[in-house]
Amino acid sequence: MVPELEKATVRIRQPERVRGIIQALRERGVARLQVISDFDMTLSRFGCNGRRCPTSHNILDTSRVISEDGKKKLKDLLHYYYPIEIDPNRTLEEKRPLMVEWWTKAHELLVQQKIHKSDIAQIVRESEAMLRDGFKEFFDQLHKNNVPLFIFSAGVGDILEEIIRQANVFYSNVNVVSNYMGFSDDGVLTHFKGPLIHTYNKNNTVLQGTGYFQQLSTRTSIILLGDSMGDLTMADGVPSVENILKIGFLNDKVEERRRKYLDSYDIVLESDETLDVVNGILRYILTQT
Ligand SMILES: Nc1ccn([C@@H]2O[C@H](COP(=O)(O)O)[C@@H](O)[C@H]2O)c(=O)n1
Ligand SMILES: [Mg+2]
Repeated sequence: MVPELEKATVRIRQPERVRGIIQALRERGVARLQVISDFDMTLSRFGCNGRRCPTSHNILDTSRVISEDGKKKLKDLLHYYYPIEIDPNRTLEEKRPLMVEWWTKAHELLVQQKIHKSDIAQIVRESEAMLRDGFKEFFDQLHKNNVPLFIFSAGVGDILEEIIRQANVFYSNVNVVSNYMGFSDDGVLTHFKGPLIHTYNKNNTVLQGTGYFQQLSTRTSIILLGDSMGDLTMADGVPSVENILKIGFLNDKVEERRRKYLDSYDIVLESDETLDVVNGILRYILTQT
């Protein structure tokens, strides 16, 4: 059905169930399909030449527009809060207030740096930002078939949009909801626009008033892509889901987190820096029967 599912990186707890969902997505047809995806470490790579690839926040945090003192403080925050974010032994209830703390402190530090809107394109060009291998086929397939792609990110919207733009795949079917920067009239960062989106509130509560999913009410077949347990709720605002396939990238602390990911995602991709499996499934679904 999908040869890419035989890759060594693929783990599936209930193969028969997964086959059934993929078949149903194909039978319902392209007109019913929408894709909902996280950005950092899902559409972007986790590993870059043996090191961690930057997230949209990291791109800004480590850029030349941030003072040495600012860089150190932002790095300290990352080292303190990231282990909490991915800790499989803490509940989401425990993590939520700590994530609000992290995002709030990081955004405050960034605002102190007087970043210019006009610097963003160059900051991204100079960064090590990398989309996953196969990204072009992924974006192209969705665009050619008029399948809406909703990118729901707790990263920095201005940065991730620029990454997609510079990769020449920011097509008309792509919509982004994320944390966007607010600038003064002379283009200096003054605040982040609300509501604050962090790893564990990616659900309908932060989409109020966007009307995004309501206008797509006929798109009842969903492919959801994420890398965190927080990404599992991204489709909660879709009015009537008929079939949903959840694909999770397990990038870090693989052994410790495998059980939870296998219990929550239909397909788990372990240390896989490509979109091969997603592209294979899309190719199969989008093939006219
Ligand atoms: N100051 C911060 C806050 C968060 N992160 C990372 O960003 C990722 C969230 O973005 P998604 O597109 O994945 O929703 C998440 O992986 C956090 O670890 C950061 O790097 N710096
Ligand atoms: Mg992510």
